[in-house]
Amino acid sequence: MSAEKRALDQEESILNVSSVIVDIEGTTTSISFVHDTLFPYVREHLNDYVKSNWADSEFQEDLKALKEQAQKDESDKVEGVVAIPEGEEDAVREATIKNVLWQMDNDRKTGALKQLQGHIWRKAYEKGEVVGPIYDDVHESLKSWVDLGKKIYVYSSGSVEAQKLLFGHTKEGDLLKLFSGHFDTAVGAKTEAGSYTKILEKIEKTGEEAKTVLFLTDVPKEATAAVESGMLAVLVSREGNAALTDDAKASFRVISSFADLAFEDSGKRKKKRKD
Ligand SMILES: CSCCC(=O)C(=O)COP(=O)(O)O
Ligand SMILES: [Mg+2]
Repeated sequence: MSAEKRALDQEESILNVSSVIVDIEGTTTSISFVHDTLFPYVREHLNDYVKSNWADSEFQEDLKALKEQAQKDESDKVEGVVAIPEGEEDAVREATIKNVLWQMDNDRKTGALKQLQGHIWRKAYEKGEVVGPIYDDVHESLKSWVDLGKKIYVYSSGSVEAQKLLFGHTKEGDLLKLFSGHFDTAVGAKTEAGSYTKILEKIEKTGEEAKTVLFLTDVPKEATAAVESGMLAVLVSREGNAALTDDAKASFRVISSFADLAFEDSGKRKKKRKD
């Protein structure tokens, strides 16, 4: 098939999607917000948070997950891993903080880290210290896609709780009603096809229907994994994102705004099929 024909087929398929899954960092929201606001907030409040919440059952769950992750990292011989050994409370606390900072230095996407980060951000959003910034085109586009009968989902390395905090506290208000569901790394890493297969199962779009699901991301490896699962994928190129290679540009459609996407009305399409 010629590249031109493939591009036309892809356009036709995109027009008729039933569901759109959006990534956050680099897609709906700038990388700089995550790295220059959210992550520094965690670094700044980590010590106090761990001390004041040590006895809470929520923190104890987070600690359990961090310990399990540290044990796995040790057995996988991850370079530089900071262990969290059992021992006196003060020593465990210190090791936990060091482990979290080490994970953040390496921008790790482990469920344990993301869960804790989400819990630390909760107060910041609730107090209005942090507002979830989304690109100007995002809110209007999401609304118009919902009006066209599309279901919108989020798939981010950020925990489901952190996703809900962000979209529940944007400068345009609470956008959560626009979403039909949220996925995080509980379904697997974003660079693995199996994670997208799990999402397809959960949203009941298996087999041929996978082709009616579109994933929007800034990361070519994630787009490749999504396509391997049977989904469609489009790359989002925002200011401040990593530059896309020629290969990535040749393999995927690239948009710089959600407004670049045009969809057919899903209601009309169903009616057309009946006629
Ligand atoms: C839910 S906002 C926090 C985002 C985050 O922690 C992160 O690692 C971003 O990952 P993404 O998969 O959205 O690129
Ligand atoms: Mg991203």
